[in-house]
Amino acid sequence: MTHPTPSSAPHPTPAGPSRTTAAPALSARALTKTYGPTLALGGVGLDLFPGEAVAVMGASGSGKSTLLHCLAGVISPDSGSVVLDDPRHGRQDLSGLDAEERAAVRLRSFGFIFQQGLLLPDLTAVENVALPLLLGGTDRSAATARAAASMAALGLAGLEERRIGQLSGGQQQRVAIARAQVADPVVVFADEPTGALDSATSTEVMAALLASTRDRGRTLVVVTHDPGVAGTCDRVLHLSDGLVVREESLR
Ligand SMILES: Nc1ncnc2c1ncn2[C@@H]1O[C@H](COP(=O)(O)OP(=O)(O)OP(=O)(O)O)[C@@H](O)[C@H]1O
Repeated sequence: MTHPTPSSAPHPTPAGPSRTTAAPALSARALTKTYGPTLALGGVGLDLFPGEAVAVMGASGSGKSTLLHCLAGVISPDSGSVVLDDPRHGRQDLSGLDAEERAAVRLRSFGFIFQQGLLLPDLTAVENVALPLLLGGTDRSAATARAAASMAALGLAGLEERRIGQLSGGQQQRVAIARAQVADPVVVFADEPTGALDSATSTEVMAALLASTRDRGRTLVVVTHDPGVAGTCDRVLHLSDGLVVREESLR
């Protein structure tokens, strides 16, 4: 007896949005956060999937940074949950962790990029990139080798020994990207990563950021005011007064 072979069986794609084939990398439910009388988050729920880039947009004060910080375990929400599914460490609700435990999760599972790269000026580029590995216990020569490979993947080969002040703004942001993904994080959070760059450099840096995260099956969350940056992502979440009021699917 023969068994028919289904001709349209689903095949998970190695990169690109995996909303239909994979479990979320990060799930938030009913997140609230107040600062005194100010409601910064009013009950946000969302799922972030492996291999997708999600932009978060909204007016100043709408809660974008607060959301990013709750998702990344920088702060604890007042209520609600943030569940991380890290293939190497399993599922974990970050909202129940204390500050030290959240710091450990951030180091092993997340990468961060800010508007100004927050690179250490007294270290060389390769030393900056190697930092998350050194803090995680990798020995110096292995960390330096991985950091150099990360830099090369971002077009920074030959600049390893430069101090941060000897690099252009775009090169500095690519060093920040290399540092954010050198430890292979599950989710990379970027807060206005191109905010300090001209538009041509911004396009270049955003392409490098997508290539080193989404295109490698990781999740990227980008807070941005720039519609051009948001337009390169797979989804855009629009925040207003601490709520996701609209979601756009771009791909
Ligand atoms: N540490 C804090 N103490 C008091 N209020 C805060 C604090 N952090 C944020 N807020 C308030 O919470 C609200 C949301 O702030 P948040 O920084 O998340 O907004 P945002 O959308 O990121 O703004 P922006 O685009 O200006 O960075 C704002 O009203 C802000 O003033």
